[in-house]
Amino acid sequence: MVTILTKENSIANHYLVELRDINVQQDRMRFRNNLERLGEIIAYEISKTLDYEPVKVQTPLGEASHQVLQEQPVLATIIRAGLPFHQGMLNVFDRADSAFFAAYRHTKKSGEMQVYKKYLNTPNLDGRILIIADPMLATGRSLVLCCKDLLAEYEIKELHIAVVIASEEGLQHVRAFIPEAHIWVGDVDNEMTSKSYIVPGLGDAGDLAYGNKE
Ligand SMILES: O=c1cc[nH]c(=O)[nH]1
Repeated sequence: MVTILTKENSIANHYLVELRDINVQQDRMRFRNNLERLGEIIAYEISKTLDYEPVKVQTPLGEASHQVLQEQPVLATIIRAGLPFHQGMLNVFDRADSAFFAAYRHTKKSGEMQVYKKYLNTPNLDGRILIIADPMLATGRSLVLCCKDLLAEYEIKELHIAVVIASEEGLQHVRAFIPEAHIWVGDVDNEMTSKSYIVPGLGDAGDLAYGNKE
């Protein structure tokens, strides 16, 4: 299942426009903040689909009944660009455990793009709800690689993938290889460059958030 945020009018569109805007995105703090705000919005949307249980809470004047989350999800992200997006989700699911991956892309002289995994740090995911926050879904290959490994190793109860901008190709790749995931995406763009940057996209999210790499 895929949910596209910008299919409906909401304040999320403003944050997305600012992320894409070549002038506004030079303000690194605002760029990170907009990623964080979209993380909060998508986490809130996901929260509406989770299971709840009744509780009673004592106020100074009586007792109130509410429904609260049965369990906190695990929030995973791929560094670097995923960090502010992940922080937004953590602001919403404020008792969640976290998992971190590192992967990098290398384009060979032949033009072929290779994905390498470097690092994984995760709690036990057996029986857990997992939300993976990956702001830019380009080819989808690094995401599928990470998800496949986790799905092979753990009995994950429910998988959500949160994305700010996806390429149409990347979205189809993830849907084909991880059909069980519910994908939440800010917007979907049609094209990619030969180096797998999304067009129009927003540029390199990691560099915009944290500075150019070597
Ligand atoms: O367009 C893209 C694709 C992957 N990662 C980015 O930061 N931007």
